[in-house]
Amino acid sequence: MVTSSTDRQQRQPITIASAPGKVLVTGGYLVLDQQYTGLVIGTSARFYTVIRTLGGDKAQGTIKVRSPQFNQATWEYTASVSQENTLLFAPKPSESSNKFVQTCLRFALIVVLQSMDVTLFNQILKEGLDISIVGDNDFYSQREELEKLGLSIKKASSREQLTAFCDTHATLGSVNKTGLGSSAALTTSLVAALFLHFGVLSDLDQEKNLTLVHNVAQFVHCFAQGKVGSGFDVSAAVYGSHRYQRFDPSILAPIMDENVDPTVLNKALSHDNNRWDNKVLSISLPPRFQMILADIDAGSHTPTLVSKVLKWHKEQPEKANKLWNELGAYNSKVEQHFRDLKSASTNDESAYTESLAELAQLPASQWAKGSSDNKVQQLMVDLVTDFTKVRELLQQMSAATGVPIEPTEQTELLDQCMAVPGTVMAGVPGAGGYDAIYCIVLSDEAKESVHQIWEQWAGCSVSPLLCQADSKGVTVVDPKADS
Ligand SMILES: Nc1ncnc2c1ncn2[C@@H]1O[C@H](COP(=O)(O)OP(=O)(O)O)[C@@H](O)[C@H]1O
Ligand SMILES: C[C@@](O)(CCOP(=O)(O)OP(=O)(O)O)CC(=O)O
Repeated sequence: MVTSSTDRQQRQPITIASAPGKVLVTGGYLVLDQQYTGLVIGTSARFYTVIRTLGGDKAQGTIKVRSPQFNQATWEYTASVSQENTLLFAPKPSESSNKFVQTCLRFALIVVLQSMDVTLFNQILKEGLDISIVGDNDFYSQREELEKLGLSIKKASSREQLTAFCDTHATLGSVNKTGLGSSAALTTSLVAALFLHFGVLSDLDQEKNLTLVHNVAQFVHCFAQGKVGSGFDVSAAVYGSHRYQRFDPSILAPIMDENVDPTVLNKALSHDNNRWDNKVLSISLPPRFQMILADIDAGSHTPTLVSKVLKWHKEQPEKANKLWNELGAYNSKVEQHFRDLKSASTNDESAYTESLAELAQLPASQWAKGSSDNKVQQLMVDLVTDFTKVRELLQQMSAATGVPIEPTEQTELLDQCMAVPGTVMAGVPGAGGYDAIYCIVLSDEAKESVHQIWEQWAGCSVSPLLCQADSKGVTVVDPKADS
C-alpha cells in the first residue's frame, strides 16, 4: 500500500519545544529556603528539543537522541510496554551516557503512559523516536571555536560570527558552561516536547499544562542531579522571568526512588496535586533596562559554594538568620522598585523615557533624588541605593562564610562597571563566585562602555555573551516558521 503524503505527515509529525536559560539577579542561597524569594530573569538564549518519527526496519521501540554540538553525544534507548501495562525502558550500550536525558525519558514516559491510551502509546513507540537537542551558543564558553576562527573571546562582536548551535569541540562532560542553566533548559524542553508529541498536552498556554511540565521537569532535574535543590532554574525554564518562591522539598523526597510506583509518581506530579506550593509571580525588567552578561574564565563549583554556605548557616544560626533577613528585605525592595518603575512607565511613558534618558548621561553615584515630583528619578536612586546594599550584604556573607560569593576581584570589576554613565546594576548572579557577571544598563552607549571595560580587564578573562533578558518561558515552536 502506498502511503499518501498527507498520511505520512499525520504519522510523522515534528514536535519542537523550547525553554530559556536564566539569571538569578537576587536571592542566591536565600531561595533555598521557602521563607525567601529570588528574582530570576529569563534569557533569549534557549534550548530546543526536536522530536521526529524514527521510521525504518529497526525503529520499533527505539529512541535515538542526538546533541550535534558535542562529541560522543548520541544515545539510544529501548522502550516498550509490558503485559501489566508498565513501561520497560533501558539504555543501549554506548560510548557515553547522559543522566539528564535518560532520567527525563524514563520518568516522562512513565507519566505519559499513565495519561493516555496504551494502544496509541504503543503505536507511537512502534515507529521509534528521533530526538535532537540543541542549546544556543551562549550556554557554552565557545573558547575553542572562537580560537579556531581567530576571534578574541573578549570581544562582544566575536560571538556574532559563530554559526547557530556551533560545534563545541568538546564532550558534554568536558565543555565549559556559562551558568545559564543548560540542564534545566534541556530537561524542560525535552519534557514539554515528549508530552506534546504523544498528545498528552495540546499546547503550552494553559496554566494546568505548564504546571504539569513544571512538576515533571522539577522532579526529573532533582532526580538526575541526585538532590532536591531550590528549583529556580527549572521554574525559569518553564515560566520565564518571575519572582520565585520554592516548593516544599518533602513533595519530592518520597518519590526520589528509581523504582517508584508509576501511579504514585503520576499522582505526585499531577497538575492538581495541591501539595505543590511553589509561587510564581511574574516580573520583567522595567522598560528600557538592558541586561548584559559575561562569562568569567575562572569558574566556581556551585555545589561546593552552597555546601560551605549552608554549613556556616547551620553553625551560626543567629548571625546567619540576621544576615538572611536583612538581605531578603533588600532583595524585596529591589523587586518592588522594578514593579514601581514599570507602573511609572505605564502611567506616563514620555516622562519615564525622558527621566531615564537624562540619568543615562551620568554615573549612578551622581544621580540625585531630584525634585519631589520626579517620581522616576527618585525610584531610580532608591533602586541603586538598595541594590548597593544587596552587594554589601553579599560581601559580608562572603567574609563571614569564607566563600567567595562576590570575590574581591569581582568587586573591583563590578565597581568599574557601576562607574559607567547609564549603568543601574552590576552584580554576580546566582551563587556568585568566579562564574559570571551581569550588568543592567540604560543605553547602547553604556553597553558599549561596559563591553570596553570587560575587554580591557587585566584580571580574569571576561567574555561577553550575546543574549538578553527575555521573559518568555517554555514554548511550542512551529516547525514551519522561519528560524
Ligand atoms: N546540549 C545538550 N544535550 C544533551 N544534554 C545536555 C546538553 N547540555 C547539557 N546537558 C545535560 O546537562 C548536564 C549539565 O548539567 P550541569 O552540570 O548541572 O550544568 P548546568 O549548571 O548548566 O545545568 C550535562 O551533563 C548533560 O547531561
Ligand atoms: C546558590 C543557589 O541559590 C543559586 C545557584 O544559582 P546559579 O545560577 O549560580 O546556579 P548553577 O547554574 O547551578 O551554577 C542554589 C540554588 O538555588 O539551587
